[in-house]
Amino acid sequence: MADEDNFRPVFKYYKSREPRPDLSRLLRVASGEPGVHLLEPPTQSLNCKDFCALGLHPPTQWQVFAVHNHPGLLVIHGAFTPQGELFWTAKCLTEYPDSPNINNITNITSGISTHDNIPNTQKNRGHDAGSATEMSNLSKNEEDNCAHESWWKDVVNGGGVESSVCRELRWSTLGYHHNWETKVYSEDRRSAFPPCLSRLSSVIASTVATFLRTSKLSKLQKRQKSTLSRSQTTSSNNLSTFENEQRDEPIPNSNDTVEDEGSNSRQFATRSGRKSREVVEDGGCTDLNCNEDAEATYETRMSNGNNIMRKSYEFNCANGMNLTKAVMNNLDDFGDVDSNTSAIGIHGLNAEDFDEFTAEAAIVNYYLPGTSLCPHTDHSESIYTAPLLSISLGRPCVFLIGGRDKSVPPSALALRSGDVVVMGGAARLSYHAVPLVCSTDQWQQMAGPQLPRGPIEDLGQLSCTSCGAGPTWELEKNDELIRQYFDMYRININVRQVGKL
Ligand SMILES: O=C(O)CCC(=O)C(=O)O
Ligand SMILES: [Fe+2]
Repeated sequence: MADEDNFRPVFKYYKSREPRPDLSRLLRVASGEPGVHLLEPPTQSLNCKDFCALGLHPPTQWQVFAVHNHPGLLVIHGAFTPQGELFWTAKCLTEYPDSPNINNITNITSGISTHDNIPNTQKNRGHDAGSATEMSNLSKNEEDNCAHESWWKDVVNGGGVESSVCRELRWSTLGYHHNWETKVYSEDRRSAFPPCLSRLSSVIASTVATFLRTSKLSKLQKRQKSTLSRSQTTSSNNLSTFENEQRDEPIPNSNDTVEDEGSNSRQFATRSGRKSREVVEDGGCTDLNCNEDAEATYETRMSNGNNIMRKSYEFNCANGMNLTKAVMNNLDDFGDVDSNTSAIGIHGLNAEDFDEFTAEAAIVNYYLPGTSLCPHTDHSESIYTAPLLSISLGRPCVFLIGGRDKSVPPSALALRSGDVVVMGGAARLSYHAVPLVCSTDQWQQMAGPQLPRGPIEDLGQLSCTSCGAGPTWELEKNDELIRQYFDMYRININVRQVGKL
């Protein structure tokens, strides 16, 4: 049933303190794990310097995973160097909470005219605030209306990472400032987006584009190979090579074809040896999990006697999102298929949308262990073809992602520091949530052999050994405090392209 909430019970399960959730069965985003598919890395060499200066490994070391049953969802692992993770943590602590950005404590927004219209309800957005004491601290601070010149300085001078000032910070908005109440962006609530984070976002997005192109290329090569071997054994006929490749598949009967034109009847695209896909004339893909060969999702092949007709559909892929342009312009970007023929999740991801990605708004989320972020979708932006980029730093967490409505039971992923979640294509508008930020013992429980690395012990070499570039950030006295924050809390940098308002 579409109105049944199958998301919240899972959210509650992972959020529960008593009994504690079993974390051993989380979906681990690691090579060889079930439920994820590692994309082929690009072969072309990219300029190492661009990456190292941002605290990133060169893309040959990135692992980009598609997640089964979530077309359009990618998780990048291994993009950040350990020092890069600390570099961006430092940015989130020492720069991003402060003016002209808006945070939940001060709401002081020099340069933004409408800073007084942020009601109390926005203080914690979907974050579970924890104790009532914490809530009243927030209100008190708002009444004080005192401009923090630097939130981090207050932390350094005011008792460190366990202090109440440190624990109060829950979010900060950069660029376009999301209005939690109205859920709209507006030009008069906008400040400059940090150039360094903008650059990081563009580099991540355009690197994903190269992975998508590599995936597409390898799919084409596989297709060409199989076409070649088939055409060597098939007698010639007047179908095109592509049709030739598909000739041996069952074709719906001719009556369906005729009735289909201009009607609302349902058509079935059936591919031999694969599950059938129901395609609806008005563009609705009815399979919420969308876990099969994507070609069958947007085309039906119909016979009207001697000829085969191909009909393309614009469809709302998994979970109802309208992907029309991305889908129709990029048919070949669709699913590489693993050995079980379940489509991996690059459906509807368009390399150009990643190349053109422009960071215009970001929410930096600061999580204490045991806090959570409620199920939601991010839909305030004007364009949905641009992906959401979501960078995890510090403590690991459980990340839930479902479908376009809450009837879809979510998958539960273990996210680690440095992981980047990319929500594009059909996953762009999927419900998601963070029910649990892990404590150290929970981390042990979910880590297992495939998820190494807890706290960063060894920063190693600050600059890259081949190009010499490294973060401009240098270890300073209070860096120990940054590292403590990193070990104790979780930060999420959630970057969006807003588009034309
Ligand atoms: O913390 C996360 O991983 C997700 C944050 C998020 O979904 C949001 O800020 O909208
Ligand atoms: Fe979100």
